[in-house]
Amino acid sequence: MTDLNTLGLAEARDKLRAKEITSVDLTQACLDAAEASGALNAFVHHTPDIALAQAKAADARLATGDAHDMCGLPLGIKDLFCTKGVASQAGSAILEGFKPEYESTITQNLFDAGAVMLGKLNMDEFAMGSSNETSVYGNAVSPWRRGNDDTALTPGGSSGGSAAAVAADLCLAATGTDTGGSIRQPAAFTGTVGIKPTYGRCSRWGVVAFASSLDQAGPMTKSVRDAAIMLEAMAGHDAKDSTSAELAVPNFEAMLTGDIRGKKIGIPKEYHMDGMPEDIEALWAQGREMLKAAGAEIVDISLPHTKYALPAYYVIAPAEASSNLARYDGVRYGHRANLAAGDGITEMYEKTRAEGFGHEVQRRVMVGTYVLSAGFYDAYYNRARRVRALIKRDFEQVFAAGIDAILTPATPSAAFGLGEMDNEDPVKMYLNDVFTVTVNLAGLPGISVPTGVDHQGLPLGLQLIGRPWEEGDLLNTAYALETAAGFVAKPGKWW
Ligand SMILES: NC(=O)C[C@H](N)C(=O)O
Repeated sequence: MTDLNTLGLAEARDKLRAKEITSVDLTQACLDAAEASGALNAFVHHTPDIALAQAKAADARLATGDAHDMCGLPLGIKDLFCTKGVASQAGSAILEGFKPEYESTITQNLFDAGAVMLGKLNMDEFAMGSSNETSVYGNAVSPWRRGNDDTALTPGGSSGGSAAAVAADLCLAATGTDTGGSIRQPAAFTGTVGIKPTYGRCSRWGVVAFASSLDQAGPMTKSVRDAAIMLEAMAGHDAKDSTSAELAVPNFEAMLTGDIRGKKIGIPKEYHMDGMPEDIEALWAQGREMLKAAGAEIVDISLPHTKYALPAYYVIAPAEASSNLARYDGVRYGHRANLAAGDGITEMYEKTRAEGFGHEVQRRVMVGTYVLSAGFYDAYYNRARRVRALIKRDFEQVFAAGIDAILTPATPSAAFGLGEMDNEDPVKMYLNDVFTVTVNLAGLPGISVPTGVDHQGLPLGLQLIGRPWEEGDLLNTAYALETAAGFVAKPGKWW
């Protein structure tokens, strides 16, 4: 079979088990596709030797008939994950040359299951951005185009390389991370599926920290079934991350019955935004109809504190980032500035950090430091924390009232052109996260499902938000939506 790289995880797993294909052939097909995709700038480090060695080992394991679902499946890994002996730069110049001496728990879990690593994927610097344009490697490019217009579009961010690679079939699936929308927004922009699990479901150990109370990793895949399979392999308790939950990981795939009869789906009125494009409004209405036709009950709900979520996020996330990023001091990791005669340790810190961090990261460190400073702590940071508690309570109340899942748009627009956002006004970029940050602030699971295309043929996603720890139920509702939507569009190959 040719084009093995176009398979999804479930299909490839079944073919591997049936001995119709080998992991080495599957991996080689992905390596070839990745190699030929320079124009997308999705992979920033290729690891073919590791990939082929892992694929050979996987084939041997498959031959014994005792292999995990992920065994032999080639993946791309976001550059935010520490991978032992392999460059892990978090998209930043400050981590130039950094090769971790340890493996992140999530990549270790995937490798233990037999998965194959093709290489590292592009991302916004330290996961700060929504377009992949803050990356030190230059932006990743979406494989999608607006009709015949050849304007280069963003794959979204910060997991932009992951989204571009999955959408362009350079890998079967990829890891992503989501602090305020970084899995779900790029998934929506590229016609792929992205789930941010409940905070604590996946270990953060070895994932470069941005905002520790919000960061959570998850899979980015070609289907909901693939997301279920990969999430199960990534998740689980880890003694090395004190925020990781001591909960058993269910067999998520077994929960995909597609039966959502009697489920109550909430439609929050606060997510109707002024100036929302008609395409998005229409998609949301279609999503409601699809779930209703599948037997769910559609209920209007209110999440009254929604409008404060974005400002609260853009106080809390930079505050935590300013603390987390203090460790990049030129002593312990990566880049160190050349010093002039007479420079002391202060100059070393200042020069290293000025050279090593890009503009957006510097902006967030400054905002974070400001909102945590003695005179402003109460006015900004504490107020944002109180808002966060109210947002969490809004969700708790609707779930307590019997709502099973909440349906919203994933993004306020389709993918935009690279360079089209006004860099002078960061808030315009931040508005990309308006429908996704609430989920991180409340620690809930959220998934973006490709549901339709806009008037220019670009993919659009709807977001489903679930109860904490009920990813299985959420995935099943997403599966019902995916089945009803029947999204099959693919980008034409131009790269
Ligand atoms: N990391 C994320 O979830 C991305 C979000 N757009 C941010 O810039 O903070």
